[in-house]
Amino acid sequence: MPKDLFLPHSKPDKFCEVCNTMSTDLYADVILPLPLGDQFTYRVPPEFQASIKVGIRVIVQFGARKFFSALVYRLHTNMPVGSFDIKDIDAVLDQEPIVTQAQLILWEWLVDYYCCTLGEVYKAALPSALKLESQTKISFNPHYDMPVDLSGEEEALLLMLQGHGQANIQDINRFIGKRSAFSTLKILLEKNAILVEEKVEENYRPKTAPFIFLHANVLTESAIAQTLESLKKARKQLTLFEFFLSETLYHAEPKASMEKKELLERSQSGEGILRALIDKNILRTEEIEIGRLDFSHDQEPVIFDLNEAQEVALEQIGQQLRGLKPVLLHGITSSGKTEIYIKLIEEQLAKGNQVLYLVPEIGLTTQLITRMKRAFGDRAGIYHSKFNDAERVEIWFNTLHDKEQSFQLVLGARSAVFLPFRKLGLIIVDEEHENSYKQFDPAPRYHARDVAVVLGQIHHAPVILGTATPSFESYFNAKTGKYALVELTERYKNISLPEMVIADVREATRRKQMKSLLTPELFEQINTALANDEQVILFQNRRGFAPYLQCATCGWIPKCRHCDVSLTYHKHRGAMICHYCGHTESLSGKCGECHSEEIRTRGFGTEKIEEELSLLFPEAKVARMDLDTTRAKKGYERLIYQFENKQIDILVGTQMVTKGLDFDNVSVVGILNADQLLNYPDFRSYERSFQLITQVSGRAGRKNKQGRVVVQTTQPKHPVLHEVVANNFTQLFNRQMAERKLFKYPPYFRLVKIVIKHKNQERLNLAASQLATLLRKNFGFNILGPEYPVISRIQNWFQKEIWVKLERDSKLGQSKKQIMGAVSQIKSMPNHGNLIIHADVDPM
Ligand SMILES: Nc1ncnc2c1ncn2[C@@H]1O[C@H](COP(=O)(O)OP(=O)(O)OP(=O)(O)O)[C@@H](O)[C@H]1O
Ligand SMILES: [Zn+2]
Repeated sequence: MPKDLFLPHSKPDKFCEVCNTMSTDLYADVILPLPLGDQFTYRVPPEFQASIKVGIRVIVQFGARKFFSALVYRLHTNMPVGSFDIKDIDAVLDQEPIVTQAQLILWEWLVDYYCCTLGEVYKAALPSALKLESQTKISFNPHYDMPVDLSGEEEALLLMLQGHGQANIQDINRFIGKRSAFSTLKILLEKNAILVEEKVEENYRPKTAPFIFLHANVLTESAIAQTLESLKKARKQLTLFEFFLSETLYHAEPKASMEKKELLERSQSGEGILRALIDKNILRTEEIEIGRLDFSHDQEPVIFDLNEAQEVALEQIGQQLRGLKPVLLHGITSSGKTEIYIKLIEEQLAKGNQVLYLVPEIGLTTQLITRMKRAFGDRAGIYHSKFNDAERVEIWFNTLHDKEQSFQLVLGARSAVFLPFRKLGLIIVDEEHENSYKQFDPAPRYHARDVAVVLGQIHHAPVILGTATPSFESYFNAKTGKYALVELTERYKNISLPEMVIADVREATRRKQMKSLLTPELFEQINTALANDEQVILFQNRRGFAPYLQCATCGWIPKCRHCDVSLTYHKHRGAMICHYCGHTESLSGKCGECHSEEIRTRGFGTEKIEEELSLLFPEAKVARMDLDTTRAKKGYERLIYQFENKQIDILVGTQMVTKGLDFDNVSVVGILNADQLLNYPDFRSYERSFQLITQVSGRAGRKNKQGRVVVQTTQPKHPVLHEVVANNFTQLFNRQMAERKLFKYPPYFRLVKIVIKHKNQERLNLAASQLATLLRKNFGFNILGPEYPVISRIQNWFQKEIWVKLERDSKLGQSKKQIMGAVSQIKSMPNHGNLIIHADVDPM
């Protein structure tokens, strides 16, 4: 916690009671958007001393020629030691802080907990448009109409950008001269005349839209009457004018204007007719600012009444939240958790508070967004990295300032925890068990659920973690009293959970009953569903056609040139693709070793299932949902739409089909290969298998009648499968907890994974064992490794891992210091120049 964040002596030239001196110099410790160190000190030149504040951005030079927008973290008068060449701040970018004190407190927590630097957090937290760097690419916004009142410099810069397409800050400095370049850029950014880094999205909507108003000549009743009279001969103009009046002045809720587009569409008039009315000074047009994320305003908000079980849960949540402990809402699939969240949000918005609603992957929450828009209209904003950066900046400031028109509810993926909330009243973490809450790369390697809990503490805002399949960490916290637990054990409308069958693939193969990839059980269920006009979801966690190819003569398997994995065969694209680096090879049809032509596919992915199903059920419409079919813009939305509207009978997909989907007509769900989940080498694989199978099963039978699920496996007696069938989460939990305790795994112990990478395998081996030896001095038997992970080489980098198990009650901060100390000791050894080492706290 930064104690002297807002210093007593922020004004120099005064006697300072703290250090008993007359201070003349003011210094700023700033955070640079770099993974280096934590803070860097610059001198604040006199002209900026009055305006500088903690939380604003300044431009500083770093290194010989690089400029960055740094964030002021602390102001003081202590001349740094050995600072004869300390540099001046070059420019001040903001008048008011753009980062709040609460945010800085959160950032510091991240630095401590996740072993990262403030620079890394700064980089992750701010939208890129707020972080001008020397390398940042700046371009002209093609949607910007250049007005006449630009300053000479602004205009010159825009013309230059228009001509060059793109420039970086150095080019611009050279063009204008250092000091003024940044202020000019800032003005142009505010005017939305330039774009930073990201390319404009195709569906970029301009911030303004033309609106139609009555002309000043026609503002009285008599003028309107005269105008109507005068238009008698111009029928179409008259119709348009009458329509306009009925929608604005004479509307039940009178308005002054109407959006041009809406007016033309709804009155079914052409541009020419409107133009005529404008030329006659009857109507006029004006550009009006509209929100970029404008939601359908014309719909009535829809908020359902809760049923009895939901009411009880809501009541319990309310009671528990008063204790300010995070609440784990464990409600089975389709129990209506979302409707409970809506009630809680409604209550906060009525109080004028902000609500943060975290979802694992915003791209996969089309249905949820629609529901939130229906309930909260334009009070809901969406924050995610695929958005055009200008929109992200807009939400940033919208969250920071108390504006009249603001998004009180922010729906966002993990990076939304970094928004500058003013009045946070509630945080919801939906599907809290999801792995995608964890950021893998780059640092900070944070878990958004855990950050959300800390964010809640900082703001004294209650936190709800909701799921049908709790993570063992959260359930453990609930069982040990760190979290409160609320349970919801019946489905909305009281439909039973789907009936589950385990189908033995080995037995069916032996009896020659397999229909391609389907056991007779699954085949029958699909047949029945199709006959009843019901829909089917099939889950296989592998995309592509076949996970690998193999030569039937010599056993050769094509592998990636840069990674230690086999190439996945994508039949559709006629290529073999590495899923780790994207390396693509065309299919030669011959063995790379013995040149035999007997190349066989092994295993199966979604592409193959799709193909086989079309042969087995020629009448059915089959579609596939995986990374390959949803990469295109709106690809995911289109599939959801088609499935919702019954244009698809069978949907085959990867994990994407397991996540929170809510369809009325799905009666059958099939899991094609449960073995692949159960056999994955990870201490969490049973926990994950339970989550995935339960979640995807939960898509069946949500609205009308009980659904059916078929789980295909070669291990029909596997205890986890029986726990899934019985929906016996606690049994699995208890069994696994005993093991985790015995083998010192989370949640009993904390894990820190240290990843060491080098392009040279021998160097890697040496460095890794040196590091392990060093760590063993402090942690003894609680060090595992170094070992190669499942994939030992990615993009030509060999990698090894060392795992540190830390006791829960041990001094976490101290242990981490020891770990990071050992890491830097190894890094600084001779010959270890090209070594990459990073630490991942609570790896997933
Ligand atoms: N009180 C209610 N009134 C009307 N419809 C409701 C109500 N509660 C739930 N529903 C509907 O039932 C369906 C399931 O609810 P919801 O999606 O909230 O469940 P969930 O618990 O979030 O499920 P999952 O964990 O599987 O995503 C939805 O279509 C929802 O609109
Ligand atoms: Zn590769």
